[in-house]
Amino acid sequence: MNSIVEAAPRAAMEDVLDGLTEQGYAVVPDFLPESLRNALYQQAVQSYQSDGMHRASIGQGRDNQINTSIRGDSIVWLDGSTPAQRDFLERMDAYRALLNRSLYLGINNYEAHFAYYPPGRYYRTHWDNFRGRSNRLVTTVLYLNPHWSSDCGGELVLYAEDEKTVRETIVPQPGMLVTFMSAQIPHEVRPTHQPRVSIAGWMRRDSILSR
Ligand SMILES: O=C(O)CCC(=O)C(=O)O
Ligand SMILES: [Fe+2]
Repeated sequence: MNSIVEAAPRAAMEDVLDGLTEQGYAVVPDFLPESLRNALYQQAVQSYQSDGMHRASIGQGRDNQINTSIRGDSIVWLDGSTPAQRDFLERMDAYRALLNRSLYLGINNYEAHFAYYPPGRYYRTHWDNFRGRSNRLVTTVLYLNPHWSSDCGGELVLYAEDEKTVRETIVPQPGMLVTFMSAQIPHEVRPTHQPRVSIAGWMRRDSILSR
């Protein structure tokens, strides 16, 4: 398998583990080979254009709502129905196993959706796991656009826990993977000027009873 988990220098993986333990996040520039990134990109765009995605919502349970002024992407969950999705999910499973072995996280589930932000859309500052109240432990974001530059907008901004101090501003790059601890890093997606395509995912530790 050609991914950082198997093929890249051990040093790259150690940087990821150090980043996650010491600052709560890590960035890998070329996580996916070009051909796989492109296949996933085509599927996401095709899905959006054929109305296969739905507007993402915020909140849980009875508070669940669509609110474009907070979150403007459309999504569809990966279901492993294509070879490219299965390849991606296998790589994430190897990555999950590595995080479990090295950081003892006990992750036993991974869920991921394609996300499509049309021009002008954004996702305001939020937590993926506010005060550790959900079973999401680790967030992954994989960027699928073939080209991106700083004037395209759509940066991912990682904040300190005060939700104000900027820790890192990340310009999405083709095939780049951002990983962060879901309960440690508030973050936002700045308004995008180009259609912005990605896969956002969460590694979870579900109790045996709820699985
Ligand atoms: O697309 C990104 O860079 C982050 C997306 C995100 O924060 C989310 O879907 O919860
Ligand atoms: Fe998020």
